Amino acid sequence: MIHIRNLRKSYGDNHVLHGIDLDVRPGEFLVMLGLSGAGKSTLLRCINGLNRPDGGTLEVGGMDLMQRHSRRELSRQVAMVFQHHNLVPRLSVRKNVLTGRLGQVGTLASVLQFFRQGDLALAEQCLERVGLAHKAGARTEALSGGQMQRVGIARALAQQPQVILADEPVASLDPKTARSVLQYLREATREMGIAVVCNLHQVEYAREFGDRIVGLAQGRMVFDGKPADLDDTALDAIYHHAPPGAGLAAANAARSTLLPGSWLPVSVATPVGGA
Ligand SMILES: Nc1ncnc2c1ncn2[C@@H]1O[C@H](COP(=O)(O)OP(=O)(O)OP(=O)(O)O)[C@@H](O)[C@H]1O
Repeated sequence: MIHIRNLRKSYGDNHVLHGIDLDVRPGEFLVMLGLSGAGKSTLLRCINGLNRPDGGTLEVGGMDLMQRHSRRELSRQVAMVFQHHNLVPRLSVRKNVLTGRLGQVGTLASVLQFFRQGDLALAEQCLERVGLAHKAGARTEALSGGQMQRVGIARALAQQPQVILADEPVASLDPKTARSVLQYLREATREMGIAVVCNLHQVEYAREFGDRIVGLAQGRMVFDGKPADLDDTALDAIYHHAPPGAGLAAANAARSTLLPGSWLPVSVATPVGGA
């Protein structure tokens, strides 16, 4: 589904990704962990075609992303779930989900926002999958944060993509709501055979929901394994290196993601590069 070899990306002199190798299978829920600045979002932006890698190979659903493609072509392969869901508040829930179909309908239909019966039925099904079919006609701004995030998931499902990329999708939700959102995302994608790459800052959610966990540190993959293998050594490898200048903020962010009473990396607890 996703095949990445020796992927490299720099912003000017800032070498962010240093040769990433990664394969993700259909239906696999992969959680990516790493300190702030490790390169997680940059990798997602390469996979969804927003960032152009400097080198390596990158293939999604048979499409070579080292070549240029239109947004429409890409939207058939890859959907995004954002931290702040990016919905249109004044539109109904149904219309927000239908925007996920805009890449699949013709240009004129897209401009006029004309949807076929099949698109409407698909939108209802996607809302059912996230437990929100009863809210289809509601104005989106009347929903809670967790419900809005579930609408964001339904919109991504409506794209019928091969891959869903989720960039910190539960960062602004309370723990109970966050778990419910991750549960919906995992179940729906597993049943539909969609590969998910989900960036998280919470180690406990990674353990609970990930089929597999990948750890990035300073643009390198330092861990790739099952949640049960994410031991102190692995966490040390992922969270040992605070990026230059990140200082205490990064150290505390890393510490706050750990389970109470579990591993605490000494080097992360120490200010790095000045706070
Ligand atoms: N558009 C950009 N232009 C220049 N530098 C960028 C850009 N986007 C990211 N960077 C830099 O790339 C590095 C990695 O950033 P990235 O956002 O990928 O990290 P991250 O692991 O996703 O962090 P976070 O967990 O805080 O979202 C950082 O040094 C960042 O400043």
